[in-house]
Amino acid sequence: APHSLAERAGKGGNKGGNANKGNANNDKGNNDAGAKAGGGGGDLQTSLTLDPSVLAKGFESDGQAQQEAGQVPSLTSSNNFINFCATTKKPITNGQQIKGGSCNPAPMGVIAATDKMPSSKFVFPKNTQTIKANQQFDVQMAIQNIVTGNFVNPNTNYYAAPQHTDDSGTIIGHTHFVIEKLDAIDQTKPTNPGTFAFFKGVNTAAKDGVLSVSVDKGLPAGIYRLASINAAANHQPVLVAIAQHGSLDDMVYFFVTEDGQPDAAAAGAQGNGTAAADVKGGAAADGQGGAAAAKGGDGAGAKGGQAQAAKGGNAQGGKGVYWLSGSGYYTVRTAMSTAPRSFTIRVPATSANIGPGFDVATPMSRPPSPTPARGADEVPLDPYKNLTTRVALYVLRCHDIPLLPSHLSIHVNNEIPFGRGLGSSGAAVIAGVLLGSALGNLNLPRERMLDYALMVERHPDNVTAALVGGFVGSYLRELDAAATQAASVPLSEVLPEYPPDAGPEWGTNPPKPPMGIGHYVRFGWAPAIRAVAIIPQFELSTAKAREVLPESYSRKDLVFNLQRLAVLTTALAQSPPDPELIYEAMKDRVHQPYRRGLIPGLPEVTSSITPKSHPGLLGICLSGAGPTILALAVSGFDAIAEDARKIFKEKGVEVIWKLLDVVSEGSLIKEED
Ligand SMILES: Nc1ncnc2c1ncn2[C@@H]1O[C@H](COP(=O)(O)OP(=O)(O)OP(=O)(O)O)[C@@H](O)[C@H]1O
Ligand SMILES: N[C@@H](CCO)C(=O)O
Repeated sequence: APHSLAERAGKGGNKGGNANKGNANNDKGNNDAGAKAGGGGGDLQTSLTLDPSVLAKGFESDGQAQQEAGQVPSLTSSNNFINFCATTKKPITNGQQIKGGSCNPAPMGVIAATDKMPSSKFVFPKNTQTIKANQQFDVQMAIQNIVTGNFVNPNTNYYAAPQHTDDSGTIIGHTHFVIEKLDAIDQTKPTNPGTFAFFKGVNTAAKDGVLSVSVDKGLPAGIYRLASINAAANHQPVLVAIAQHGSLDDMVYFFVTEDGQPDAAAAGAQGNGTAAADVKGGAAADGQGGAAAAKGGDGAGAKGGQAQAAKGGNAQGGKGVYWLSGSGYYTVRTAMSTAPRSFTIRVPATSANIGPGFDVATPMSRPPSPTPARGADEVPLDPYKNLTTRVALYVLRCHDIPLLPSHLSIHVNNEIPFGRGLGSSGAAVIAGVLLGSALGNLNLPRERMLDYALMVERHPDNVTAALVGGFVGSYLRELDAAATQAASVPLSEVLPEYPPDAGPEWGTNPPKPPMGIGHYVRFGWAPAIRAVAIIPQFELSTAKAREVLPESYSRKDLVFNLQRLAVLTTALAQSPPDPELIYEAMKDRVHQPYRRGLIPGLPEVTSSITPKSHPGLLGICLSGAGPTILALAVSGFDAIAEDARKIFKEKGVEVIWKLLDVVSEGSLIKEED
């Protein structure tokens, strides 16, 4: 710092007179500036001569004693360039911001050591976050290795002193926040640094390592880039000891929309749009998935359940309240009392496999609620244990957000019966991913959401259909060795079990999903085809239903299924649907024969209800891992369902049934005002 220079007062006044040598481009020859510089002797702060102790001998070399291709010779000087500006014909930088440019005679000053290199990261808005237009918000940035809040008069002392540090070697300085509007998120045209939407020199010191500045009026809707300009006290960009280092600044891109919700078009471009293009042929070992989401009709059978409430556990002051009732979908409604946000997430039920497409799924939603108000007492309501909130927390923690927001209340309206083959766990997982994305303002594209879901629910069929809707085929992409390892971490590591005394730090830093784990394609679905879900009144967990499956299959059985699946995906899109084609194409030899022992009545129902005996029927199969039976039909729904009921009854199994339709939209999130 200047004062210490003065204190070290050496012997000024010797050796005035040498001007810069300059290089080929700049050498204006010697001048007499140095010669005119008188002594000042003694006081390093006032002496007009160079003290020998600060002479940088290295500046005499142009660096090309050994020529290096691509390098240009450096300017040189044997007097520290003290008169360099005299060679430039530019005005001297005098503390003002001289718009036409100037030449600065101040030395660069104290260069920060490598262990003191500044760095920063925006906390709000985060990269790709969406915020509401024309509404006040605080830009927040975590910063290290700058003694912040040191900001000299920018009109009188701009670049007017060297960079300096405190006793620990940390640069004394401040930062600036600048927000520029972009034409598009993938803009490639360089921006005009002379134009920006917001700029602020941050002259306050960081609190707990975070700097904060209010953008009082918010920003109009658009796409923006937010950058820091980390600077020394006199506004010059920070200087550090080495050339190769990470960025000393941060830069993020964010969206501003009228309602603060991710722009549908932008999300679509990153989500659905690329999905179809990404689908490649080839079946992975874990199969292809077909799934569809469906909308419930109002078939006879189950009554909607009435709401039931149960108190949830607490997560860092967050309140979890679960309501389970019956009338459609898996719906998660949140409200936060501290932040003015509430939103609803709706996820459809799904029916995997559709006969030969084992681990492939099929259509439906608005599933039945076989026992009204069922579920509140079956799932843990502690947010550390409940599947949806654990998945949300997983997503948040992968984005360095360790906790659910405080004062968060969640109401779940679950229409999907557990363990029936209607995708209840997949829906809970997708709801969790959407919840995490919304709570963290992460604006995750659909593809990325699928990655998170697939880290938790390893079969792509249910989660993909629940996320994107429609009749969907999906497969798990073959990953390279590192990604395979990352994707195969045990579920207990992704969503660790929380012991009763788990604190907020439990399960932080979870394994992040590799990019692009699942691929999918949407098939067509003839609008006349509806689904009768015949739902036995007992649960069969997917895990148990998979235990009975063999490790390997005969070629004959595999070919049997592959042939049918190839036909089925197209046959179900044709209008009018062909019962002969579809009934045969919905037969399966990969999972149903092995699961019959777990579902009394399964073989009898699937073999005795045929298009001949029940006009209107197209095909019949096990829904997911069972025990629900799915009958696709264009008419005759009551007869199909009631006859199936009789067969099940003979085996001692009670059923209810619901008439469902395929829904083309997948999961929805709606922010409420
Ligand atoms: N919100 C939730 N919180 C905790 N656990 C849940 C939640 N939703 C579902 N589950 C768990 O998932 C189980 C059901 O998952 P499972 O995979 O066995 O069947 P499914 O998803 O209903 O059917 P399928 O996968 O065959 O379509 C439930 O019994 C319950 O333990
Ligand atoms: N396809 C799975 C069910 C849901 O993923 C199975 O039949 O085991």
